[in-house]
Parts: sequence; C-alpha cells; structure tokens
Amino acid sequence: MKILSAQQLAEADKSTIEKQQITSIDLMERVATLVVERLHARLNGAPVPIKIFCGIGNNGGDGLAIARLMIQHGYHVTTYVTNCSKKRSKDFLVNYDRIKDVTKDWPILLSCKEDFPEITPKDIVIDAVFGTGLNRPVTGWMADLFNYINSVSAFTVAIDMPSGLYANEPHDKQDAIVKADHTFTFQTPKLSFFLPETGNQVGTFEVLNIGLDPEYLMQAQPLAQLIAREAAQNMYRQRDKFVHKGNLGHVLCMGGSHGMMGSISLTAGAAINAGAGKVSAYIPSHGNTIVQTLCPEVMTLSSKGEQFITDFEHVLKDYVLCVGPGMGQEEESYSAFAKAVHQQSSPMIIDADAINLLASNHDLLEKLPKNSILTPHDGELKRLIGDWKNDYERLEKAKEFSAKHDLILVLKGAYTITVAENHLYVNDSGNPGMATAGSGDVLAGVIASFVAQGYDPLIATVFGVHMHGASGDLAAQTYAHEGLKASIISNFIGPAILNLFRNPENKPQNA
Ligand SMILES: NC(=O)C1=CN([C@@H]2O[C@H](COP(=O)(O)OP(=O)(O)OC[C@H]3O[C@@H](n4cnc5c(N)ncnc54)[C@H](OP(=O)(O)O)[C@@H]3O)[C@@H](O)[C@H]2O)[C@@H](O)CC1
Ligand SMILES: Nc1ncnc2c1ncn2[C@@H]1O[C@H](COP(=O)(O)OP(=O)(O)O)[C@@H](O)[C@H]1O
Ligand SMILES: [K+]
Repeated sequence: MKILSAQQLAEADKSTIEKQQITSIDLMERVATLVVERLHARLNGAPVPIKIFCGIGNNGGDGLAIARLMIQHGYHVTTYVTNCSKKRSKDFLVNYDRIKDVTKDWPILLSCKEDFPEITPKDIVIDAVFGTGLNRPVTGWMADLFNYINSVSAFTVAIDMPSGLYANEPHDKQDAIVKADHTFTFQTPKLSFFLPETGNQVGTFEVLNIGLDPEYLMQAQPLAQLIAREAAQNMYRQRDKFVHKGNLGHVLCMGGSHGMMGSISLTAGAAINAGAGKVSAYIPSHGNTIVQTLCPEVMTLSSKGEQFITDFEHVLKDYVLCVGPGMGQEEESYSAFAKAVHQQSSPMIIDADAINLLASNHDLLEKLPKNSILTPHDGELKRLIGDWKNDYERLEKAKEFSAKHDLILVLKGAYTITVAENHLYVNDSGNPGMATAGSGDVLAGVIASFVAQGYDPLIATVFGVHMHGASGDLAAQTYAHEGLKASIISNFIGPAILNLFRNPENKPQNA
C-alpha cells in the first residue's frame, strides 16, 4: 500500500471530484458514512456520551457529517466547533447547516479555555479538528484543548489524523498533538504514523478506502510503501517439486566470541528455520561445541582464534555471507572480516559488530558488494550515518547513504523501514515483545536465508523483515509480549509462513 503525502492526498481528492463527477460534499458524506458504519459496528447503539470536536476546515466538515449521522442513528452526541478563525471551508459550511437541520440547533462554539466542556473518562471523544491541512504548530487555547483532551483518559477516536500531527513533516517536541486511541485514516496511512517521534499519537489505526481516483493513486510516487500481509504473499516463492538442498543456497554465518556464541547460533538457526538448504557457521574455535549443540543442522568452521575470530580460512564456495552477530570488535576480527569482504562478490548481510567495524573503517564500505544489506539498530545507525535532528532527517540521511554506497539499509525498530536508494518500505508486522536480546540476530539469519534461496536482495530483505515480525506476532499469541524470546521468534518462522496464506485477520493495524 502506498503512503502518500498530504499534498498528494489533496490532489487525489481534486482528481476524484473531477473524474467521478461527484461534488466534494458527496465525497465528505461518503467518508462520514464509512466512519459511522465502523463506529456503529463497535458501539452497537450503546448510550455512551460522545463529544465530537470539529475544526473549521474539511476535517471539521467530516466531523459535522459524522455527528449528524450518529445523531440520526440515535447516539448521544454533543458537537463542538473550535472557532479559531473567521475562515470556514465551503464543505464545512454545508455540513454546519445540515446538522442544524437535524438538531434544530447550532453546534457549540468554543473560542477560549473557559468554553471547554467537562470531559470525563466515560465519554468518547471524536477528534475532527485538523487533518491533512494542518500547516503550523497549534498554539494558545487550541493547544490547551488538545492537552486537556489528552489529560482525561476518555477513549479518543481521531478522524483521518490526530489533530496537531503533520502527515509528513517534522515536529518540535513541545507541539500539542491529540493522543488518539484509534484513528480512522482515509485512503492511505500517513508517514508520521510509523515514525518513533509521532507514531504513539495514533493508537491503533484503520485505513478506510474512500474510493479516491485509482488512476491518480496508481501514478503517484509514494513517500514509502507499506508492506503488509498481502504484499508479503506476493513476494513468497513456492518451492519447486524436484528441488534439493543444493538449489536452496548455503548461508555462511560469521561471528561469535567468548560470551556471545548465542548470537551467531541464533543467526544460523534462523537461516535454517527460514529454509536455506545448508547453513555453516564460521566461529572462534572454543564455540564449536556450543553451536553444534544448539543447532545440530548447522556445520561449523573454526577460526584459529579460540575466544574470537582471528582469520578467515576455509574452502567453501558459493555461499551467502552473513557477518557480525556476537563477533566483537577486536583488531584481528576486523582483519578477518575485511578479508571476507574482499573475497565476496555477491550481496552479503552485515549486522551488529560488523556494522560498527564498517562505521569506523569507511574504506571497507566502498569494497562491499553492491546491494549488500546492513541491518543496524539506531545506535549502530548513528555510528554509520551520524546523528539526526528528527525522524525525517534520519530517513533522508539513510537514503543518501544507501544511494551513495549502493547498499540496502534496514532501520530496525517498531515499523522497521528498509531503505533502498530513494525508496522506503515500511513494515507493518511485529510487536513490542520483539524488543528482546537476540531478535536482531534472528532477523539477519532470516534475510540471509531468503537471499540464499534466490530471492532478489531487496525482496529478501523486505520479505524477511515482514516474516520476522509476523513470526513474532504469531508467537506472541501463545507467549505474550513478555514471554517472547529470540529463539521462539525463530521457531515461529515456519508457522508464520503457513499463516500468511490462512484466512485474513481483520484486526486494526498496530493492534
Ligand atoms: N484528502 C481527501 O481526499 C479527503 C479529505 N477529507 C478531509 O479533509 C481534511 C483536510 O481538510 P483541509 O484541507 O480543509 O484541512 P484541515 O485539516 O481541515 O485544516 C485546515 C484548516 O485549519 C486551519 N489551520 C491549519 N493549521 C492550523 C493551526 N495550527 N492553527 C489554527 N488553524 C490551523 C487552516 O486555516 P489557515 O491556515 O487557512 O489559516 C484551515 O482552516 C482531511 O484530513 C480529511 O479529514 C475528506 O473530507 C474528503 C476526502
Ligand atoms: N517495539 C517493537 N515493535 C516491533 N519490533 C520491534 C520492537 N522492538 C524491537 N523490534 C524488533 O526486534 C529486533 C531487535 O533487533 P536488535 O536491536 O538488533 O536486537 P539484538 O541486537 O538484541 O539482536 C528488530 O528486528 C526490531 O525491529
Ligand atoms: K483529526
């Protein structure tokens, strides 16, 4: 699914009105009807007090139309309009009249702090103050209103976006933004929903297909692609009936050091669990028994160094190299890593300590095979590309780095983002239970496994990231977030692949 900018959505809106020969007010009614259908399905007529806060633009117009339809469904709705300027959008005004026709009274105008109604935790708040038209930080009594809404723990539903949030622009830390429990967003999710500094404001979210012009949507260059279950289904490659292990690639996992042999074992185990034909581990010699005991399917090759890798001597050919987990940053390990890089002509997967070594040795970066995949968490990323002022600068710097070095970057976290030159792929699977030691080691093994099985490196990365998160999601249904650990995530890769083709779940995203 494409993630479009606020400006593109306004263009899509215009194009829809022209091509579908409908009026903008019809489109607003369509939007409101969809939202009310969803709300009604959940509330089922419950007599709960609903307070709808409407702005004066089209987001406010949506809010007024929703209020009217909810009232007509028999809900207990009070409608407020934030009277923050004399301007009113045309469609706001039409809906302002329409709600009056139904209630025989105007909505309540709010013009200062003293006008705020009491909100209790038993209310449902619907936030339709600002949507994609926000063009500056919210200040004064409007900021107070948002902070007041946030201070009461009433269930808060945002229309299109939590008010005060930009769709695709950076914020200052002190900006007033509504914190929604649930967001109904129109046509495409917004980039800010997926970024660490703002994503928490959105709660769970649902994307409502409001039928914007398909031609416009097709040609629009997205800010990013959201990789959800359907995209992953399309990337999956079924095995050929006569396949044998020799066709399914050989992953060589290089890493481990004294006290960190678990890391490379997790990586190698995940490479097997995700389907590679053969997996070997290149490890310090004292780790041999550990890896062979933990992963009987994995062959081992020992470096001369006992406690850490000191060299890179072996006779293997045609392998996909996955390097870094648990490797440490000893000088000799760096030389072994550099030697491995020099011998490598096909894309490799670089994680953890190997990323740190690259960050301090930029010459080696130039030697990496094109389309190699780096999987940094934010600490490692900072060493690689420098610090950033905000989430958007982080993405811009990552794009620049990827283009300059012909590398694929995996920015790990909630909503891991894969960066390939100018393209961003935002992953929607995974959960906070995955914030556990070693889950990144598993990810490196999964991606390497798909590269070895012949997936194109970018697809192996995007698909691997998705399946890693999907494994965590499936495992969390049995183990809860707290009970998840890296080896369990790894064991759920197979079940997650099966689950990819089971009946779709209709759960809200980010649930
Ligand atoms: N895209 C689609 O296809 C569809 C979109 N639809 C809906 O339209 C919404 C977008 O509507 P929109 O463009 O009218 O903008 P909106 O968010 O209501 O705000 C603009 C108003 O706010 C004002 N304003 C801005 N910042 C401010 C601030 N900090 N503090 C104070 N004021 C501020 C600004 O005033 P101005 O800057 O001109 O002074 C202007 O009056 C979208 O989110 C969705 O809900 C659907 O109905 C149909 C399909
Ligand atoms: N809150 C979260 N939601 C979803 N995924 C998460 C979350 N926290 C961490 N993860 C995932 O877990 C993995 C953690 O990787 P990393 O930090 O490298 O761990 P380690 O170094 O311990 O292996 C990444 O794939 C990341 O996307
Ligand atoms: K809103």
